[in-house]
Amino acid sequence: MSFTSLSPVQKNQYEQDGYIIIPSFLNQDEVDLLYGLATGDNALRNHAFDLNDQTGKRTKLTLWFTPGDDTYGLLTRSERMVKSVQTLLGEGEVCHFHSKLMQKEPKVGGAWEWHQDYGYWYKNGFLYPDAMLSVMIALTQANQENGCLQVLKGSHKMGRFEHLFAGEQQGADLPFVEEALNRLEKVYVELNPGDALFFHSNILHMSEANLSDRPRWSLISAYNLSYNVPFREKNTSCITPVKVVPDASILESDATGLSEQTDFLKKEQEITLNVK
Ligand SMILES: O=C(O)CCC(=O)C(=O)O
Ligand SMILES: [Fe+2]
Repeated sequence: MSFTSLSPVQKNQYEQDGYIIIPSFLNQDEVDLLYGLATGDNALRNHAFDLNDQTGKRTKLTLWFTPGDDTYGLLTRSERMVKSVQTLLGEGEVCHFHSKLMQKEPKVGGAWEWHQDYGYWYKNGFLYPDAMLSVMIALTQANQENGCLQVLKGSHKMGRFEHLFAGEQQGADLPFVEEALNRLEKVYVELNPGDALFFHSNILHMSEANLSDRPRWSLISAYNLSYNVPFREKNTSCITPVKVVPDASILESDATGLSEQTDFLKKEQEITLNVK
């Protein structure tokens, strides 16, 4: 049975644990279409950049803000996606902050230190962490061998930790992370292609390098409610309500790549690399 909507039990689970996994959020045809574009689309390839972890291993990613009429844009604007985000964030207008195609290559794909996404977004000048979440969709199998995401269950209730540079990333203040690790359960988020993980902006998460010989690719889309107006972020996608499209439009788009006019992020524009 394909996914339709989140239940009140699932919403409650998100509030308790800070995350929820939805198996088969996308069907196989949708995954095939998206993964084909991820590896074949010129715009996605041309606008990719590398971020180094502390050991110099690199993760390739492509980040864009405004969702268009391409296949990825339609996915991030789909009724299934926006309704799920609405259920979890509650009242307000759902806006798409940005999406990132995470390309964690075999042997070279770098690690991500323990962090909260709001550790970054605070620096963009957002004031309401409860109005923000991320959705990770697996495009390939993600498991312990190829560096799947790890989350610290319930850590969103601890509030925002201080974040400091770790390589070109932001890492949460280590003594606090260690204390949190002693108190909470660490969960390896193993996903099949098409599974989705919805997670709160303050949940602590990390991933290890991909030392396997299989890629670990995923899409991470961040959403925000329009009242949460940031005072540093200049791109307005995060305060522009999403124009919702029917779920069927993803397959109907028949592998449409991103437009070269898309507002892709250039690495030198990344606020967390510039703001102290
Ligand atoms: O893809 C991963 O392993 C983690 C990425 C992440 O947490 C992020 O980009 O904020
Ligand atoms: Fe993150």
